[in-house]
Amino acid sequence: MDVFLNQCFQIISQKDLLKNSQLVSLAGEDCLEGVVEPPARDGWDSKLEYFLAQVGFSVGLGNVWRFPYLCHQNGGGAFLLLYVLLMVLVGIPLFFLELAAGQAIRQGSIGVWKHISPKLAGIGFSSCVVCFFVALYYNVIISWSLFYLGNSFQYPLPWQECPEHGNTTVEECAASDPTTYFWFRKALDITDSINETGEFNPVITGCLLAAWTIVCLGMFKGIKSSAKVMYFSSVFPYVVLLCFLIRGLMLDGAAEGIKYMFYPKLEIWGEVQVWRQAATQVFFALGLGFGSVIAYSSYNPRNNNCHRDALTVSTINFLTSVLATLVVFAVLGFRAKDVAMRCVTSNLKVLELVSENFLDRHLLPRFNISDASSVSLESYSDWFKAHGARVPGNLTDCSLEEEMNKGVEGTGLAFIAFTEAMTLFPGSPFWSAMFFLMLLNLGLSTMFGTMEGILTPLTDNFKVLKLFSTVIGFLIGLLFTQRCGNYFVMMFDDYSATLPLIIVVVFECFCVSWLYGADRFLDDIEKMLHWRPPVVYKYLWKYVCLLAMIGLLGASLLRMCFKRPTYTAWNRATASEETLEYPDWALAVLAVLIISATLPIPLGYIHSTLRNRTRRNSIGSGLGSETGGVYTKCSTVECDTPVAALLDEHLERNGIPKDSPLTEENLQLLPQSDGVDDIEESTGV
Ligand SMILES: O=C(O)[C@@H]1CCCCN1
Ligand code: NA
Repeated sequence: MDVFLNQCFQIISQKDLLKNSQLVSLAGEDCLEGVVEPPARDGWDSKLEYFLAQVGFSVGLGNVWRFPYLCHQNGGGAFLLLYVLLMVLVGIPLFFLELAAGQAIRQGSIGVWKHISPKLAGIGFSSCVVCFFVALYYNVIISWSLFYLGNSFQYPLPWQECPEHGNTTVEECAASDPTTYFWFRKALDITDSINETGEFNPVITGCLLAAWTIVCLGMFKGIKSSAKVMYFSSVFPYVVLLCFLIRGLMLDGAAEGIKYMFYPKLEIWGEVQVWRQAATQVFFALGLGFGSVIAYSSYNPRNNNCHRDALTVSTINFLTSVLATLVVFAVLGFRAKDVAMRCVTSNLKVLELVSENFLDRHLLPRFNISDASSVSLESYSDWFKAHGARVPGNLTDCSLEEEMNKGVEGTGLAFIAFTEAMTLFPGSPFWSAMFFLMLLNLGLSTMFGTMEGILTPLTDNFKVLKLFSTVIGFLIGLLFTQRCGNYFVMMFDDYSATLPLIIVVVFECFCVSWLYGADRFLDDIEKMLHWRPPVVYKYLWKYVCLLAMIGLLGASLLRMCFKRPTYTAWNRATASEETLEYPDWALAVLAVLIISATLPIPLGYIHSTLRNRTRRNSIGSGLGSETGGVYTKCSTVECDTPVAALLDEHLERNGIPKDSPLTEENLQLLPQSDGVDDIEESTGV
């Protein structure tokens, strides 16, 4: 360290003779950034505010509609265990890493990585791109929630019965069911495939405009205003979830639903795809790699206990997922039981007819088939298993599980299955309004986080207008409000936030634990918190997380190469869903998505290397040594007095107040040096 300080000192004093700004940037950002205290910025008004914001960001729509579905598809209780394991081994350590990095360096994602080494700035840009992609489609889901919320204030609810056309029921609705019909035809007016764009859907476009307006207003004054909104929007979802849980547990079928869900299928532990999905969900749920966690924690006081935050936020996140899963399965169990009981009733009617001239009396059930309401689902299925197939009349088994398996994925879960279940509640408009208001709040608090993940690093580095970014977000968002928009939402959800996210996190973890050094990072945290986090984090970062993520990356890449990506489309003619392959152009879009989110990493590296090389050539051998390595740099805490004092003096002499942030603009104020300008011009830097 001393050697390095000396180097910095030397360079600066040497160049001080040369006077001015370029000297400062030429002496290597490496020295400079360690020396000058990070710019002063406003912080959270209270710890509670920060905490709610962090929880609000991480707990999102994913907890309600992704987690329950994954859990249900991948082995129920066994998936929960796997999830907890991955969260403890990979999720929490990386979450802690991001929290600590943001808090120590006090900048957004770009600044944080640039601070560690200018060559790594690309990681921050990648985070921003991922955040941007997620913000784009997330807000579309919010606009759907707004649409449903707006339609909830009527009785009966518009998705309760099929609309009549003249005297006949609309065919598409009769062939499916009212909620499915409402979703695909009334809300989305969806096209048959991603190839037919269809025209704009005006209502949804209006809702999207409303959603972006709300987001823009909510974050108008940065974290100050969104934090106030957060008091409501982070807490309200819990109130609703608890109400739904209590209501749900009282429903007939809830117990079956929950039992079905938690029944552990341990064999799934051997499937790579299940591990992949669990790990991806851990990343997505905690918001790792988005840069938002870093952005939020960068507004913290330096002595904030970010280790405890990491533990509490991720635990709350997990418990919320479990809570949401309980609610979803209680309600779906109720819906499935309702369907199954109706099936039993109609089957018993058939059986009654058949039994009149049916000889084989002993095949008939013991229970009273003429009174369906007295027959339980279990006794019916027991009887069906034993004799059902030998009785004429094509009876069905009325399986509850089969019903549970239908339509519980993604948008289908929230907007079809759950919506349908709620129509069966007494006072259905109230419950559905509550539900969509909850989705809205879950989504909004997360949106604030993602926007902060984009804006904090950019405003630290460049000045961009908030309004501008919302307008861009809305304009690109129009892609999703065409009639085929739902297919794009699915595409973004499946691909933009998975692979790039993993790549970003792999680099983050590698850079901190190997390039910067896990020990050194722990030293920094110790200086900041005044106690040293357990050394186990070092091994988790260096080996466990990194290997786990490289494995995950491999699994995801292999899957992408060997399985042609598909999506679920709605076929109007058959009034049913079908799985289609993406056309070639859509695959190209998909590739562009993934590449544009990951490309900043190598580009940033190349850019910085080229710049260093130019500099080295122009300054001569003296500077080469410390800009040449991946980096050698003072950490914020370590680099203090001598060089800092010198710089301050230098700044003051040039009329810049000591504590003013060292932005590009400020540097421009300094007198220009001729020689350097020429070099920079001639090399195009
Ligand atoms: O699970 C979710 O819905 C969010 C998405 C954005 C990052 C944090 N988690
Ligand atoms: Na949220």
